[in-house]
Amino acid sequence: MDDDDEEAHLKAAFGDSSDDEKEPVVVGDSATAVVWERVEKINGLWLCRNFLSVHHQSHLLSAILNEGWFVQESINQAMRFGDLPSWATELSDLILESLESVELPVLPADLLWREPLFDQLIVNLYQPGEGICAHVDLLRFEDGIAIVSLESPCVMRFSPAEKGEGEAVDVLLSPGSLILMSGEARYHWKHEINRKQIGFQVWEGEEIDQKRRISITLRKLCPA
Ligand SMILES: O=C(O)CCC(=O)C(=O)O
Ligand SMILES: [Fe+2]
Repeated sequence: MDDDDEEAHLKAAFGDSSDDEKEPVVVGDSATAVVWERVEKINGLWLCRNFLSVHHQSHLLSAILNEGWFVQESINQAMRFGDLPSWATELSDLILESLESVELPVLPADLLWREPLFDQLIVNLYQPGEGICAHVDLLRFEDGIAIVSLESPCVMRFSPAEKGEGEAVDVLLSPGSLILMSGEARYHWKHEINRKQIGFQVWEGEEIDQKRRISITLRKLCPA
């Protein structure tokens, strides 16, 4: 865990007491606590900035690169259905464990009880300047989608799926973070990453220094 994470925990644990449900909440014991935050303005969108320790991030990164999916430069996406690689199953188990240990509605209970929680994996590799167009994930996937970020941070922009329904909301996806989308966030908001357009990857007034980014998306296919 890095210093920023440590600070976030301390703030969450010892900061002003408040009944406001948007306050970060510490989960588990202080050595391993992860902090879940509800993203304001978007129902069903939750962010855990410190989901993976630095050590776990590098372990995952090596496991992904060892798969050999990205040896050719032209390939920047890998998809797996059904039996997932062991590192992805472990990641899914870790997500479930975290959600079961937190008294927050990060995912609706009926999604938590499904078996398995996820059975589809996409790993996306983005070089600097590459991103993903605004979209709602295909309806052949169930509700409840997880995205873990590795390497370079990026800004993911959420905008209402129906035009004129409200303003866009930017979320910083830092390395080691996890977002979970369900309900409105999954069905009524589009998400996109635009790393080409100048001014899009700006966070707290500063342009993000773009490097390679790898993301892991976990979903569950709808029954046939
Ligand atoms: O790479 C990401 O962070 C997002 C990926 C995504 O939205 C998708 O594959 O549907
Ligand atoms: Fe998506």
